[in-house]
Amino acid sequence: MSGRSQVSPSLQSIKSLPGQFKFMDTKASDHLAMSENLQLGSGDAMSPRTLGNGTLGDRVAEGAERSNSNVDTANEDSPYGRSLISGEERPSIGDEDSEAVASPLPSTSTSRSERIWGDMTPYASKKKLQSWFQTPIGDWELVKILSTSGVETLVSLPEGKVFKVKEESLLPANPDILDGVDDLMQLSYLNEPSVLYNLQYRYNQDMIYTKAGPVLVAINPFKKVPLYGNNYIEAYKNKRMESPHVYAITDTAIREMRRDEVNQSIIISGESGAGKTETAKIAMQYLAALGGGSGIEYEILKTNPILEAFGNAKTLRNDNSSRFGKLIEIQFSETGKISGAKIQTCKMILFVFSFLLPLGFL
Ligand SMILES: Nc1ncnc2c1ncn2[C@@H]1O[C@H](COP(=O)(O)OP(=O)(O)OP(=O)(O)O)[C@@H](O)[C@H]1O
Repeated sequence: MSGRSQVSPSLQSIKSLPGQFKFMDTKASDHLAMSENLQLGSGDAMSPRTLGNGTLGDRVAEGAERSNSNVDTANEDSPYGRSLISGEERPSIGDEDSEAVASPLPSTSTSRSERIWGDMTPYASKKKLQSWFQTPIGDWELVKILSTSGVETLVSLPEGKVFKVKEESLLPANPDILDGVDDLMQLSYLNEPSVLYNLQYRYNQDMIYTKAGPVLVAINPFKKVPLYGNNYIEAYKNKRMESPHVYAITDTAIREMRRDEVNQSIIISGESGAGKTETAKIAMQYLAALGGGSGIEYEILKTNPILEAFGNAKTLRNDNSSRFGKLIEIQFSETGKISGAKIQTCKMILFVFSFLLPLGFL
């Protein structure tokens, strides 16, 4: 894997998008759209780091701040519920003299989660490891620890800016060797910026799927990615490929159904525009390739445009938004082939696949 410098480590904190937020046209804003969807860093993901955010970051931060009070109260104990420090509360780092050491930053409110994570920071400071620092506008920056004295730590940005921060406002970063690991469980430090960085690092190489233990995290690429089709289906079927993929999840479900003779379910969830419908179709394609033969699989696939014609609508977030959830039950015969399906729609925005065994299997 290449060095960390290739990827901008300026990351946007996780917050839900403002309700009125609209995805732009997918052609011109592929990268932006991706950032919007997972609230990763603003601007071109490969561009040099910037502390002054682009318009997207401002819009996201603005929207996030509007709903900040609720989120922060609700997530007081969640490591992801840390309140952003407003520009007024802290001097902007960009305004500081790069030569002189800036005056100490005011202390951030120390929530329980910060104290928990803070336990790891003294070790990172002592060893002068690279760490993540959250800027006043909520972006995460990778900083190098120069020295530490008690609660205050002197850190530098790659472009040379040096400033003092409270030790508790730093989070440990993972060593470069862990850049782009395909399972988040492999990260030594599983904090917010480390997860976002890893997902962004992989996204930049069109690796939109990452595992988080048994869960598959998918980032909507909003563009064609070369990850689908017969060659990939064959590769996953024959276990020649093992990188995280919807095909791999579907393959495991179908194999375990046959091996253990137990019904299986795949739950696909995410916010509007996250890519649930597309992911469900990709899973169905794999199922059709693996359990096909009777011809019913094509009938099942053909239900998608019909259901979408009746149940989809253009919304602020998604031009083709499903206004219903789906429960797709696919029945298999004793020979392991698809023998039928039942599709139920409901108001819940969630997709559930159930692979049902024939009665003879139970
Ligand atoms: N794997 C993918 N590859 C390329 N583009 C994708 C992929 N997944 C999603 N998209 C793009 O994102 C758009 C929105 O995806 P999708 O309709 O699946 O979202 P959703 O989560 O089902 O949204 P809603 O809940 O509003 O129905 C798609 O129209 C497509 O342009």
